[in-house]
Amino acid sequence: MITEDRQADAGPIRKVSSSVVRRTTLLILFFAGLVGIMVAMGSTVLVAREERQRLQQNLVELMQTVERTASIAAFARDEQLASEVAQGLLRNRAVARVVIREGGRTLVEHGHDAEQRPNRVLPVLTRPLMSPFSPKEQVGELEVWPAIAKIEQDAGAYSRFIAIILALQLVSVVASVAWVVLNVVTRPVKKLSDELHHLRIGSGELIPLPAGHGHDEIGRLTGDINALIARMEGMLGAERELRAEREESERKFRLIFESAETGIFTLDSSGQLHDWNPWMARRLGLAPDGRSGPRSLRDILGDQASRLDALMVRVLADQRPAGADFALTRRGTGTLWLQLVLNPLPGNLMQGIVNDVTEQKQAEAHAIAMAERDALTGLLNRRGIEHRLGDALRALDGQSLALMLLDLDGFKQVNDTLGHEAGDRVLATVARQLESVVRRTDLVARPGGDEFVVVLQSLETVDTARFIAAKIVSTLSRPIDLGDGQRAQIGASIGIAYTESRQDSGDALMRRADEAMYEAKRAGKSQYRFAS
Ligand SMILES: Nc1nc2c(ncn2[C@@H]2O[C@H](COP(=O)(O)OP(=O)(O)OP(=O)(O)O)[C@@H](O)[C@H]2O)c(=O)[nH]1
Repeated sequence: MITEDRQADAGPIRKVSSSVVRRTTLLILFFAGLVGIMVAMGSTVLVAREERQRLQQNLVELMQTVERTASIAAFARDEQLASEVAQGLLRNRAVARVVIREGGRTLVEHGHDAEQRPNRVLPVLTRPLMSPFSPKEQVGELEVWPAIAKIEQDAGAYSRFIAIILALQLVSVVASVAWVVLNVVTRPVKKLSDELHHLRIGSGELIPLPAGHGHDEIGRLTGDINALIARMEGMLGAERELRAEREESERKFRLIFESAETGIFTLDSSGQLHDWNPWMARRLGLAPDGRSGPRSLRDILGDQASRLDALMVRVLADQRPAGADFALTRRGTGTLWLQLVLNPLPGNLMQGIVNDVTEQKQAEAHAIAMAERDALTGLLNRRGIEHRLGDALRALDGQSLALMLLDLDGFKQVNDTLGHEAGDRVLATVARQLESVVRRTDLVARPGGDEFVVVLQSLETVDTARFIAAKIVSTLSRPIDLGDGQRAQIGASIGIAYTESRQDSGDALMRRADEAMYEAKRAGKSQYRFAS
């Protein structure tokens, strides 16, 4: 991938690199050429002017050498001598015309017509001719016309020569500078750039130090780049390790999430599930992929949704975990008890854990039920009957209730003659007989010893209580077959407390029934009495 990217980029980068070399060369040549042309032009003008001045100075010096002879010729009005002086001057190619005057008259005038008239740059040179005997007396004038074309030609040739020398010098300097810049700076930088471009990060490669640049800026740049690469590789390695660790820990958490025997989910403040694990999907009938089916935990909890709302509000307000138990009634599988714990997350979300606590709840219910049952007969015990009697009284609604307190007659004798075990069997038989006489909705209990309690609920008239009591007395007065030829003869004395008021307390009813039961005992046993 990295290699492909590099290849894709290689073209433009190579172009840029080569253009750096080319551009450097072209720029050096351009500026050097510009400076060269300016220097050449300037030097041409300067050299030409210098050359002109030099030739002019030569003429002045030449005139000085013939001045004395010309003075004598002017003083003596010697045309022959003046002519020789003029001819002598004209031998110099820089002289175009010579005029020697004596007083106001031209003594001699030699020369050729100048191609160019003297001008301000190259004017006609004149020199006064003084008397050989009286230096203060002027006797004539020497006039020399410069050969302008010749002087200009010489000056031009010389300045061109100088310009060519300068140009050659400049070309060699420019070539040297270009060579130095290319080989000392541009090429090593381009090489560095190419190496960097082709470097495979993560392979442990470093950029080789360009030869001869161990101690200069390019060497330092290479070292710094290598240090950067090493640091980057270190960071990449650390990042790779971190990613591997994160992937491993994610894998572990995913495994826990997938296989946990606990529901794990994420919930928002409106009760919508965002994600859930397979356990949740199985227990709550959610789609495993999370894309279809119900997604609202409120809908799943049905009429307990308001309790979920309260729990969510508490968790989000306190920003602390909190939990509650919820009972789901399911068709066919009974009640499913779920213990839900919500933890606050950022963004008004909550992370939830849910456990199936149905077995615990059933065990608790069983333990509570057992605490209210008599172990020998399976009937309600004292605690059980007190509890249920209270419920039955509170549920009274225009109907009546009869509480019968039974005490067996002659039971001690059974124990004494047939043994305690036989006595237990008699108690269990009495329990079944009592249950068979009353309705399923009525209550039968054994508060202790040979005492039993029967609560008849939803009675239409007191006659029903009277009828049942008579039936119990009659049933329990029949001998009980204990097997092995053994028979137990007992009876039952019953006290009945009858009420239509839900204001009556269970204790009061028990006391009244107890008194009535003792009355029955006193009256001869095996009979019932209504409490007054
Ligand atoms: N086998 C057995 N005997 C019990 C149990 N609880 C109490 N008893 C006995 O039941 C007897 C009850 O005494 P009583 O009510 O005086 O005996 P009773 O012969 O029925 O006397 P009356 O009520 O006057 O007819 C005692 O002997 C207790 O020891 C029990 O769980 N099992």
